[in-house]
Amino acid sequence: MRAYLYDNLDTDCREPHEQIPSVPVSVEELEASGVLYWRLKDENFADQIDKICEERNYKNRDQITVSKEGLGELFDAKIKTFFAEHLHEDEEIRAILEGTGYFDIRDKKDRWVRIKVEAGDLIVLPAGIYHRFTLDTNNYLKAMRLFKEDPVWTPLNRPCDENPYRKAYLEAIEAN
Ligand SMILES: CSCCC(=O)/C(O)=C/O
Ligand SMILES: [Fe+2]
Repeated sequence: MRAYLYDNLDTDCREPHEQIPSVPVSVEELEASGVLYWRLKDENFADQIDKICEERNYKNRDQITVSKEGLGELFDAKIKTFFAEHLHEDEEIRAILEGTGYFDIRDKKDRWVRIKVEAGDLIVLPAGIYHRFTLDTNNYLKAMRLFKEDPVWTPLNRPCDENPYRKAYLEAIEAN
């Protein structure tokens, strides 16, 4: 995983969009925005996932392959939905199994922070954080999606600042 400030250029979102010079963002800075990160080791990947699931009460899981082949005729629509700035009323928890991609999150100053993920990365975006997702130019990512109860995937597009989960998120990170 690498994270850095996004350059905000209006070009292909699958390009890195890293500012020159780069402005790296640390795991601690991500945590200040409520984003959690684990690096899972190949040799005991399953055990580590199970441990995190037990500790954080994630009871269910499934898998998604974000690629033309994996999503078929839904591909274009899904890619567009994923990259529209949105929030969820539940955590977004993804363990990357194969491939690469980018999660962009809004930090405390409302700047885009780009998080490059690859196989072995587990990321948790808190409920209420504005974010988006895109593949990179490899056009392939397979992820395990973890959730506490039934999955709530509904993306609520910005602006939804009056949403109670948005307000609770802002209060929580303010207290950080
Ligand atoms: C890497 S899983 C696909 C992206 C997704 O599920 C989502 O909600 C993006 O914000
Ligand atoms: Fe999302």
